[in-house]
Amino acid sequence: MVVRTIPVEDFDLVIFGATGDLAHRKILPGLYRRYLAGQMPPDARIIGAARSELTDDGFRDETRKAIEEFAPKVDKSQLDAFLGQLSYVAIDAKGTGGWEQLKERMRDGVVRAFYFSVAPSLFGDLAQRLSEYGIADDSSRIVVEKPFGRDLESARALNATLAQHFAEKQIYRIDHYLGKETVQNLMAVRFANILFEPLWNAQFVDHVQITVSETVGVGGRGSYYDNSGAMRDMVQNHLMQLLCLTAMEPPYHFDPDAVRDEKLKVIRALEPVSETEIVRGQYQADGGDPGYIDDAENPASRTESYVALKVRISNWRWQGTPFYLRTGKKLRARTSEIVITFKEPPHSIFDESGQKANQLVIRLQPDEGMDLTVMIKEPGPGGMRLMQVPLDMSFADALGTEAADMPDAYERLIMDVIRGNQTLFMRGDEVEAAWAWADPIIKAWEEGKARPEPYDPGSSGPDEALRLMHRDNRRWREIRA
Ligand SMILES: NC(=O)C1=CN([C@@H]2O[C@H](COP(=O)(O)OP(=O)(O)OC[C@H]3O[C@@H](n4cnc5c(N)ncnc54)[C@H](OP(=O)(O)O)[C@@H]3O)[C@@H](O)[C@H]2O)C=CC1
Ligand SMILES: O=C1O[C@H](COP(=O)(O)O)[C@@H](O)[C@H](O)[C@H]1O
Repeated sequence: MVVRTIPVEDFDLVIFGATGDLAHRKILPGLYRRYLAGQMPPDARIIGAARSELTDDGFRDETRKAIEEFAPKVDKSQLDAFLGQLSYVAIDAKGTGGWEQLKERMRDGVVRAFYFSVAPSLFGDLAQRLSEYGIADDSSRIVVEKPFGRDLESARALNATLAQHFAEKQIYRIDHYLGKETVQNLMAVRFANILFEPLWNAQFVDHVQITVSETVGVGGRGSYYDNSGAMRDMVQNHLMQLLCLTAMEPPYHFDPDAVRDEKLKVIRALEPVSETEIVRGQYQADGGDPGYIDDAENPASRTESYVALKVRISNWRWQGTPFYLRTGKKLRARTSEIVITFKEPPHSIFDESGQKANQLVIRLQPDEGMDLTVMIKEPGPGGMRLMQVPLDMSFADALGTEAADMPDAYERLIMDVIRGNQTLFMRGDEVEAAWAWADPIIKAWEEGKARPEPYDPGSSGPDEALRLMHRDNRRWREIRA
């Protein structure tokens, strides 16, 4: 199946931090892929900005190298044509030089978008200068990278700073998990099928597991990560968004505020998490492989590279159905999935039943797809014995497409910015509510003396996390390579 693309309207996109890691690995290769897909109008302009003194050609050369390294397929003539749409202005977010030059480059009558791919400490400076120099107008959009604050107080302050210059409808707070194909599919599965929604509640769901497991460590990003940890880096944002989309009520329409209103209600309904229902872990050195404290270059670090917790949602739909969340680095496999474990039938009519609960596994990555386990009769004349089989669907197989041809999260989200669609971006109140829930957990750790539980690289995390489930007579789904 050919992935359909709907061209967006003409735009000028300024990428602040255009020489940085994120721009090189995701933003610029993503835009190139949209160009190849025919989604970028021929006159659209991409203007790189950073402090480095580069000419337009110098920036194009850097971008060419980045695309050759990070885009899966490169066509030389198409790449040349794409690079022709790029230019560069040297600007210091905290300085005065370059802003007038940028203003002159911007066209009237096209969408103006500004991607803040710089350190969060510069977001306020950029917003202020864009408005002071009259570069952004009422219809311009700003794209704000994560982390959006490091606690409720800083998130509120950042929201307030941005609000001095931009209206909420102009602010696109990125959570790239929302741009992942299967994360959006979660909404399609829930709200476009009659099968699941009647069962999607505490009466029929025993518990939900949300796992985001990574094989990478924090090497190279140690200084950022050590001031963050898994709770701030992953749970407060990505896992929280997955939780919201799994647990929310059907929005009245697939419309930005309708969806975000429902997500916000979920976050507000989260109960405080008891200290006994959270496990923090830190990976250890293994043979020649560095441990977390080596990667973070902080031998005294008590920052968690793993977290598992039991979350309760205090509302009618989910009363009594826990959500177990876990995420960590240097684990056995890279896998992200949501597992809905249903309750067993109330009565078994089979003597040798072997009954197991149905599970719906929504695989976010890799091999995006869905797997529903169902009970059938074991084949043969041996009586009515049951066995569990998977109804397994890989989206790539079902759609007859290659996973590599699907738009990456960043490219989809940037196109949504140009289209002016905020559905897959976080609203300011949502981010603040998520921090209000996470803050007490983080504060208790930071005030306490406990060290995170050690775990071996390549394992599925600390043993304590297994016990978190065993105590409830449940078990995590195995993290499979
Ligand atoms: N890299 C990643 O995988 C991810 C990054 N992010 C977020 O994206 C943002 C960018 O991260 P990343 O690309 O890794 O960072 P880098 O440090 O690699 O790049 C920073 C960019 O900002 C520019 N810059 C620095 N200071 C200024 C300044 N005063 N004025 C203008 N430009 C400046 C740098 O260029 P120069 O020195 O020439 O000015 C460079 O282009 C951060 O908010 C980060 O948290 C979020 C998720 C993942
Ligand atoms: O935002 C982040 O996400 C990545 C994981 O993203 P994925 O798309 O590769 O699953 C994580 O490694 C990083 O620490 C975090 O900042």
